Amino acid sequence: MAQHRFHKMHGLGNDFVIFDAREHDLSLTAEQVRALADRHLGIGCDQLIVMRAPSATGTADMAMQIFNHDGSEVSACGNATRCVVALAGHDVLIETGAGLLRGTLGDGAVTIDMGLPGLEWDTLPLAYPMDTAHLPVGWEDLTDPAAVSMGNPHVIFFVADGAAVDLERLGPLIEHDPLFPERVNVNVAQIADDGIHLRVWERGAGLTLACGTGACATAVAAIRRKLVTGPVQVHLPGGTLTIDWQPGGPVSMTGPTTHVFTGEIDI
Ligand SMILES: N[C@@H](CCC[C@H](N)C(=O)O)C(=O)O
Repeated sequence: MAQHRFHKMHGLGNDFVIFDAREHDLSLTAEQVRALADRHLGIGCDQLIVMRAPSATGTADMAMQIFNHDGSEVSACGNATRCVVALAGHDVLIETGAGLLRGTLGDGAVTIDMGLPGLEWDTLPLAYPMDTAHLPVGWEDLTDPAAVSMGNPHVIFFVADGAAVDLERLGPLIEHDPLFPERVNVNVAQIADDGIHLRVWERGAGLTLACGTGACATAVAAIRRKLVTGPVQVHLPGGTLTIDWQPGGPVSMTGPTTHVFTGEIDI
């Protein structure tokens, strides 16, 4: 066992435990991640992040490994990527499972070039081919979803009243539907005069106060359906992100980060 320093941070209430393992080794089992992420018995977080040295052959400044609350390792986390850029304290090119992401430090906010969205059924992936702009499926009142990959899979439902959706019950049902062989993040969006109001049931984490990739995927789906134009404000329970996307181009996400505290823990 050794003592490791960590940062507790959040992006709009989507909270993270972040270890900086760029200069020493830290490998974590799924069981260790679950124990650290536990809100009663551990530090508590939606996602656990390990900052790592970049691959020797690449051009990135650092690499980032992402684990969900349930211990599963995933490729993308928009809010945590902003937090890692804020921690670095300067613009960085980050190697992630979703590709190279460029982070730019602004005045009180961080912008991430989130890359191209995946709009083909096999990039999500879905279990079989279908039109990702309008999936011909539904779960009770949630029908006609869109699907978008931001390096991680998202399904998006446009509804008249987002607050009325029982996401705590329907989220896990949809997350584990066989249509999504790698499970899925479930987004419920309401279009309003001031942008998009969004609630997210995250794969491997449950209801969160915000989801950066969910905001990006939802903005892409809404722009594809011509419900809004970019840039668009996406309002989540924890705050607001600005998302920009022009069809054919990369998605840009801008929002705040908060450093809560640093600590040390024996692992
Ligand atoms: N909170 C994140 C997304 C984290 C990963 C997600 N739960 C997944 O399993 O794909 C964000 O801000 O994007």
